[in-house]
Amino acid sequence: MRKLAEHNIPLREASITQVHSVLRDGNPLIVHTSMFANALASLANPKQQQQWVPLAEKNRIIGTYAQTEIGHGTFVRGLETTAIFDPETKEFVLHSPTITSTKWWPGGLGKTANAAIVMAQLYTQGKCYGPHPFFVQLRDFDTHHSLPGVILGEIGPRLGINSQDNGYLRFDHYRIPRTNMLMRHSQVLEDGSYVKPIHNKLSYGTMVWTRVAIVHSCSKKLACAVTIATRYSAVRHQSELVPGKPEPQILEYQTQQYKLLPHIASVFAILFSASSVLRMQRNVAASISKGNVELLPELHILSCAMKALSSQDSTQGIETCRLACGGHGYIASSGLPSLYTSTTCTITYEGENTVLLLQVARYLIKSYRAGLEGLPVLPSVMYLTAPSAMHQSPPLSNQALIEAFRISSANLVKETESRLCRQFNLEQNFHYAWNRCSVALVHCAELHSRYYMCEKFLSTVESIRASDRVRSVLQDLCRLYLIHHITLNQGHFLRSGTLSGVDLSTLEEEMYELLAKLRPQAVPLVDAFDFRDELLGSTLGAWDGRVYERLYEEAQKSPLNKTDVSKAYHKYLQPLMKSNL
Ligand SMILES: CCCCCCCCCCCCCCCCCC(=O)SCCNC(=O)CCNC(=O)[C@H](O)C(C)(C)COP(=O)(O)OP(=O)(O)OC[C@H]1O[C@@H](n2cnc3c(N)ncnc32)[C@H](O)[C@@H]1OP(=O)(O)O
Ligand SMILES: Cc1cc2nc3c(=O)[nH]c(=O)nc-3n(C[C@H](O)[C@H](O)[C@H](O)COP(=O)(O)OP(=O)(O)OC[C@H]3O[C@@H](n4cnc5c(N)ncnc54)[C@H](O)[C@@H]3O)c2cc1C
Repeated sequence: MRKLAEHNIPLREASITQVHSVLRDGNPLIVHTSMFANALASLANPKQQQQWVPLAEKNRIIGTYAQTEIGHGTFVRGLETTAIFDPETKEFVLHSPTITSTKWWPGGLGKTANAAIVMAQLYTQGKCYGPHPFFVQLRDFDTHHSLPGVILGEIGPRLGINSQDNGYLRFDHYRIPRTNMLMRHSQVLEDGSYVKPIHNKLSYGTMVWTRVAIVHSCSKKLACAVTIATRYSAVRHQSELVPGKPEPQILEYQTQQYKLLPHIASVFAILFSASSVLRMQRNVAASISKGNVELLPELHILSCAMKALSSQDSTQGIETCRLACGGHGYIASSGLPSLYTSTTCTITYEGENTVLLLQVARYLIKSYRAGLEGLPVLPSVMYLTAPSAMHQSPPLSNQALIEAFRISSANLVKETESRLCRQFNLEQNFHYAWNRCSVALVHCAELHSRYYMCEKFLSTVESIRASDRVRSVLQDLCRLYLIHHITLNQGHFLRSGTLSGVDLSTLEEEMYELLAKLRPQAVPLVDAFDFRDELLGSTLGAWDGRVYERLYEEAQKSPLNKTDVSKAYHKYLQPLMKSNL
């Protein structure tokens, strides 16, 4: 926090990655610097910002984002915490009517935060207007004691991020001023009348912003993991590649290259997609401030798609890197276990991935139907109803592979939409029919999202002008990424007729050649991510390659090594050994 102040970086523009690096196993201030700061910036009106932002910048107010309850995380419309407007006192009364309405999970809520943006069902003049955000003080700003009417605690140990205090929160008819409702988009006036927003999902804006931020952070986490595993694979020698010859670096094994190189490629694919979504987010934010919400649905869908894919890819990639380091990948000092536990949660938080993919699928089906009816659809899904013939690109060129993705995705959406219609005819209920098709719908969303990511990777690499040699390495990496994901999804390409069995086997052959071609670039590529050793925090991945010395030094720090004979020997082992059991 001192560094942020020294460099005059406003809270909401702070690179969370830097804050992340201070505490690898979770950071109690992360939701303060990310979601809380963003909620104030995007959901509070200018007067409210003047009131709270300077205090948050000075860390006088430390906030969190309290939305999820024990009973509901995904279904935001089902939240139970109420905020009922009392026109007599011009206050909102916050209340947690049931056990299931207890706020549960928010980062920093347990012990760190003294305030929160609370999402609660807004009631005024006897009517419920759905979940809305409120600024709520939870603790005394001087003593840090929780305030009367606020019940707070920590939820207990988790799979990872245990140096963060995830909390619970209940309200007992707790009163806050009317002006604590975040009023940038919707308002409750003094007489209790409700002024609605220009788009009814604007109050979900902080989630959209965070999903985009998560895409960036996933690329960083995966970059750390591939750096560790690749450097280790260059240091580690094991077995015989050729009988009688010296043990090679394990990076020489094709299977090891296959484990690592596609994930190095994935870092770039995620990063380039993140940049593209970030650009769109900035445009949408600028349009919203001028009253234009036309592109908000597209941003919502794209951020859902990229958050889902990047969290899944980075989590799988980190686990593959851990396994690629053999036994040493299991040791905490390798850095890989904490990278895994602090990344796998991104699959769940900020919208569980299946749920987000179903949002994408809903959009694909609606856009496909709109396209068929000749209604306007947004640019990213125009391809669904565009003529589905392959263009004149040379066979199996990058462009042809992107077209194969595009056509296969359009084909899958078409097929699933027909299935949805058939199911609807049987069930006579759209929602039941939807559920019956939801596995296929998730596949549609995944293929569409992969197409987007491949397309962004290719177009970004092709636009590199600074260095021909750098572009050439990245072109190979991009090619590997395209082929790798085609081989993982062969069925879709065969079904759409965009690639034949012979094509797939030719591509597979090329993938093996690319692994060998890219092998000498593996270490330079990860070195180019330029992580300092302190940031990587890994005995296996440090820049100097002194893996064994570092492992040995780290072992000396184990508390069990403070004495030759441990206390447990006297307390348990010796009695056991003497007991003749
Ligand atoms: C170098 C830089 C590096 C930077 C690194 C930075 C790293 C930062 C890392 C940050 C880490 C922060 C830690 C975060 C910790 C986790 C915090 C949480 O989980 S907090 C808790 C997170 N919790 C969650 O994420 C909960 C997940 N659940 C949800 O978000 C919602 O319940 C829902 C979206 C699933 C459904 O919503 P529902 O109201 O039931 O809506 P329906 O389904 O009925 O659809 C109706 C229509 O609405 C549309 N629409 C929907 N949303 C939006 C939108 N946002 N907009 C626009 N439109 C939207 C939808 O498309 C549809 O359109 P149409 O078809 O009718 O045209
Ligand atoms: C580490 C961590 C930090 C968090 N931090 C915060 C925070 O700071 N603030 C905050 O408010 N929240 C936070 N959360 C909560 C998080 O946002 C929720 O856990 C998340 O949104 C998922 O909701 P859920 O737990 O209710 O899962 P559920 O929705 O109950 O999901 C369980 C299963 O049901 C399935 N499912 C649910 N709905 C559907 C559907 N419509 N269709 C098909 N399948 C469905 C899911 O796919 C999943 O398989 C955090 C969670 C974690 C793990």
